[in-house]
Amino acid sequence: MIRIASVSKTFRRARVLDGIELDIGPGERVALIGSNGAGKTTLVRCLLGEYTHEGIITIGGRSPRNERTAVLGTVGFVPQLPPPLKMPVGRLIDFAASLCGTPPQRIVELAARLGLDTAPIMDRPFVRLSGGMKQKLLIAIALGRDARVLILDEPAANLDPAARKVFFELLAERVQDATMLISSHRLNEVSSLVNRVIELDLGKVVLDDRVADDANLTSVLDARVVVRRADAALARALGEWHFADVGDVGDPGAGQVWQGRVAGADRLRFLGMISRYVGLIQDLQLREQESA
Ligand SMILES: Nc1ncnc2c1ncn2[C@@H]1O[C@H](COP(=O)(O)OP(=O)(O)OP(=O)(O)O)[C@@H](O)[C@H]1O
Repeated sequence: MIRIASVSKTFRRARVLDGIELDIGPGERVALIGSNGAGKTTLVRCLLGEYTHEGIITIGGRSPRNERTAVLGTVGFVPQLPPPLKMPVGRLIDFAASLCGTPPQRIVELAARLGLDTAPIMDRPFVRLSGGMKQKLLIAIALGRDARVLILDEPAANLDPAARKVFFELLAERVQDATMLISSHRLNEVSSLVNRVIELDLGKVVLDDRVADDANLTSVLDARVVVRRADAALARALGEWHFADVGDVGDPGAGQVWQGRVAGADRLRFLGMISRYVGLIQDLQLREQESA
């Protein structure tokens, strides 16, 4: 569905994406994670045909750069920063609806579910809405159509807790029919929704982990973590997961072993926590417990 082959992007002399290789198939729901400046938004913008780049990107077999209108017709998109559109809300809804061949009422209803009543703001320029109102409207536009691909860049960043909850319910309703790429700093929040986690660091893919949808969610995993050297913050974090320090690997100084259990449903959240200490981890094993 989404193919990214040898993609690099350089701004002036800074290499922001560095040889990215990814194939995202139909039905995959990807959390794109990484620290500030890792390259997530740049990758998303390349996917939407906004930037030139080295390498090849296709969505549904077509290049977003060369066939932008055709590709964007199949993609629902929420940007990290809302565009500074002066268009009144009512016209924006009508315009977006006509572009995607969807009834404007569908967008209005989705906005209402997210807690945005559009009736009193139909004449207000989009740019004058609050950050949260803009994001709700952009989400309603992205989800108010039958897009087979959803690309969402920090979509819940400006939402209040109630809207955040509804937003994830709306996405859950689409899991059967859409391939999703969700860039997020909060792996916890998206972990129940996604079945693959891709982490970028300095423009490279440093983690690409697939999780089976149903079976793994009810399983329990035996986990063994070998830590290079003692670290108070990591020890605290592992303690919060009820891991126990079971001693040295063997030779003194060769590493310290921690053991614990992780519920299948929490696997991504656990990996998200561990990835913050990647420099300290010598070995990591997660093994599904044999069923009785
Ligand atoms: N238009 C641009 N011109 C020059 N440098 C840019 C441009 N856009 C992004 N960068 C640089 O590219 C790097 C990656 O930025 P990007 O916005 O893709 O990161 P990100 O992973 O989305 O970060 P965040 O989590 O903070 O949103 C950063 O160092 C940033 O300064």
